[in-house]
Amino acid sequence: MTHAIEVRGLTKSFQAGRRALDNVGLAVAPGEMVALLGASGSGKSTLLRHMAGFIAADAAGAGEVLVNGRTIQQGGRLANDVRRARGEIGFVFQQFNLVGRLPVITNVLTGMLPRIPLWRSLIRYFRNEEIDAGLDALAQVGIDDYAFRRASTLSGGQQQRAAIARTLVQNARVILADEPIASLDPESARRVMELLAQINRSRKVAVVVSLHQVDVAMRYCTRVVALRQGKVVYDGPCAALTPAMLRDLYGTEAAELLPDGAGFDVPAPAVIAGSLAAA
Ligand SMILES: Nc1ncnc2c1ncn2[C@@H]1O[C@H](COP(=O)(O)OP(=O)(O)OP(=O)(O)O)[C@@H](O)[C@H]1O
Repeated sequence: MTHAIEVRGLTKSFQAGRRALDNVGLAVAPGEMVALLGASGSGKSTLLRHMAGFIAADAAGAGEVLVNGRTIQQGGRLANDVRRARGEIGFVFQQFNLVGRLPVITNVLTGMLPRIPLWRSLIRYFRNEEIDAGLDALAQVGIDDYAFRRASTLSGGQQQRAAIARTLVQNARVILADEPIASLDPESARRVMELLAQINRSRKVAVVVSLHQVDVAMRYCTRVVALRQGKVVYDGPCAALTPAMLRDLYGTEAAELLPDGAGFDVPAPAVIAGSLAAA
């Protein structure tokens, strides 16, 4: 089986003697939804940015990243065709990464840029059927009424849904989401997580989502990869994680991951049914 994502022996030191990632390895199957859990500074963003081919690992570590069987980086160098490979990877940022002065629809259609001729991408010229596909993606995330408004006028939750619509237009086979709910109120956070879960189930898109809170991971994901100081300290089913195990793995940092610093109830799984817009 070709994995959606394969990471082998990835090590990254931004400063000599301090490893942000330390020999990290993991494999994500197509259609899996994995939570990347860890306290602040544990290496979650750094790992996602390596998976997306935004940055290269240490050459000495000889690590590699493959997405859908295609090499993204190897031995500290990004692949020559990394731009093309990135076209298959949707990246959802904590701060949405939309161009605020442009209409929402234009932001969404940028997901198509890797697929359209260069001259059209330079002047952002989209054909009618492409605009229709963008409107359809916005309808799927429930914000098509806002298509022609400036992105900056939308709420944070709406902007994050527009960013997710951009990954739909992109036809991404893999979505990497870097703390996508960290800047949102609880209701917007719930909608964004349910959208990601629905896209994962209905389109069989592999999703890796970094989170601070274990209860959110348990609600939406089946598997957790937990990082501490750049190392994978747990990789297994969410259901097997207990507060005691987290305290064991993280020591005092566990308080950052547990809802009230004491324990957590296993929440009911999210209802994954109906259209995406119903999320
Ligand atoms: N560009 C950079 N230059 C120097 N150090 C960096 C850089 N990016 C990350 N680091 C360091 O790497 C380590 C891991 O950071 P990273 O942002 O990946 O953690 P994180 O788990 O995503 O944290 P948070 O939950 O706070 O976002 C930290 O010690 C951080 O200071």
